[in-house]
Amino acid sequence: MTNLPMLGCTDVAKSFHGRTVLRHMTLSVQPGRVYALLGRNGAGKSTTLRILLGLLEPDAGEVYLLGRPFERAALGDVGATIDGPALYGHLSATENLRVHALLTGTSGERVAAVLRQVGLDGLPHQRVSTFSTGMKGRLALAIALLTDPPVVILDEPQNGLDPDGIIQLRTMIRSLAAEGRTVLVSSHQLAEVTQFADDVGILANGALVFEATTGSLTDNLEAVYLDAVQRGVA
Ligand SMILES: Nc1ncnc2c1ncn2[C@@H]1O[C@H](COP(=O)(O)OP(=O)(O)OP(=O)(O)O)[C@@H](O)[C@H]1O
Repeated sequence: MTNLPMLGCTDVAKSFHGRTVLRHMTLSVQPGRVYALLGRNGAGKSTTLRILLGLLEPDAGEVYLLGRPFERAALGDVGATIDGPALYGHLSATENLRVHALLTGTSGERVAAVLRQVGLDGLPHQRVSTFSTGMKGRLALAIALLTDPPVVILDEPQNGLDPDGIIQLRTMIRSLAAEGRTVLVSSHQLAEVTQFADDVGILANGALVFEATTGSLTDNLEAVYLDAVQRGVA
């Protein structure tokens, strides 16, 4: 039972109402690295993330977290943005984070730090119901980082962010890895992921059809992606 991935799965299968989404999904995210999971709409990226987070039960296969077979108790060490967290629209970002800090037993001192980290520190009173999509995305990220988790899972975090936000997110993801965290990001932003990811994987036809370190990519990721999804579908 050595060398199990910090975060990952082996031979995971998942069908919904008789329709197979994942066939033989195997993924391994190594400690301190940023892994970008790519794939077409409906390829099964979010399904994979939900299975890794124990939100969905796989039909077959193994799931690993913190270098061990998946256990729900280990989820306290994972911060994730998926499906959007429950946000209290009538409260400010700070108040929302204070509620989450209370619920997770996290020190209130983290609230100001994560607000700064996601660039929401200048809005002490604005109600979250008036936030734009990108601002809500930033708050979701702040909630994910609140407990200072060693493993971070982000589902399409660039969605709704303005160019400044995308650049800040890139820097933030790199700093999470520099601090030794393990990060899995699903994304459609091919050019962007080459800026922040150490590893890229492409999901098509229910399995990973391509995987490489970003540094080893000699071809343009766009060409690699188009070729991989076409091969996956064939
Ligand atoms: N709970 C569910 N019940 C039925 N079908 C589902 C369920 N969850 C996902 N699916 C289906 O599984 C497939 C994969 O969905 P998933 O959300 O994992 O794709 P994705 O790669 O994240 O797509 P996108 O890039 O559009 O977010 C889709 O066809 C979706 O309709």
